[in-house]
Amino acid sequence: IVGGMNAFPAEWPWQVSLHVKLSTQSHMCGGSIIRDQWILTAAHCTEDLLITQVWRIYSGILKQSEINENTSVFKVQEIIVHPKYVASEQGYDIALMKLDRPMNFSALQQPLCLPSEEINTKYDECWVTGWGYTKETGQIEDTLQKVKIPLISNEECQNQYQDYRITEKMLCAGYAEGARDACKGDSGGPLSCKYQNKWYLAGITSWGEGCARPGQPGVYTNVAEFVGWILENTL
Ligand SMILES: O=C1CSc2cc(C(=O)N[C@@H](Cc3ccccc3)C(=O)NCCc3cc(Cl)ccc3-n3cnnn3)ccc2N1
Repeated sequence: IVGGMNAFPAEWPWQVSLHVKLSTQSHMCGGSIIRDQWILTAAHCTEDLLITQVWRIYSGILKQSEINENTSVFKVQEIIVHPKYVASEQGYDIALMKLDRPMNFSALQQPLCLPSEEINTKYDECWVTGWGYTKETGQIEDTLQKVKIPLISNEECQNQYQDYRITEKMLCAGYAEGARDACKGDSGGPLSCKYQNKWYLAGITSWGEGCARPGQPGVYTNVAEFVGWILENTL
């Protein structure tokens, strides 16, 4: 996250850290708790890593340094990637991970709401969170970062990304002057938006041209367009 600040404990209890354990283990992507046995993340996170055994999912943590052999960890039973996913910039950047066992919800770990179709225009505020870089050439942060970012219209976003096709299945968020954005290591995580005092998973951090550059907003998977797909696949 560029231009953000440290989150507080239990402030974003749906945010999880997806680790990959090969010869070493490291944070790969963010994810969001949507049900007691289901995590929503980005399809690009699982590219070339569809073997469930390499994944370790950490919930209820604020700092990466909290992770040790005693930290509760979830393994992955199943990965479901959207069948139309090819590359982030072409959309459908969404995937489900089924946990090896149901999660016990608490103040530190609990789901957020899936959006309904028309809610996208009514949000009061949106925040993007993650342990990603705080600048384009950075490193994974220890403490979860948060930054408030306004949604922008798809028309405005298309004007800023002339070499790409910004579809209705994407959502854009950013400041004209840049300076605040998601960055490497944040992908797969939530764009959480508040409406009438409830938090909704409006977007999944997907792609952008660099981090926090002026006129280059972040592009998120528009979750409202995939609620049907999510429900069909999490029965
Ligand atoms: O321990 C480490 C060392 S380095 C490291 C890099 C990444 C990474 O590049 N992630 C990519 C995505 C990715 C994930 C898995 C495999 C390959 C790529 C990302 O977050 N990408 C974020 C994409 C993005 C989204 C928005 Cl909304 C705005 C700006 C951007 N960025 C544009 N340029 N950088 N960020 C993830 C975990 C990492 N862990």
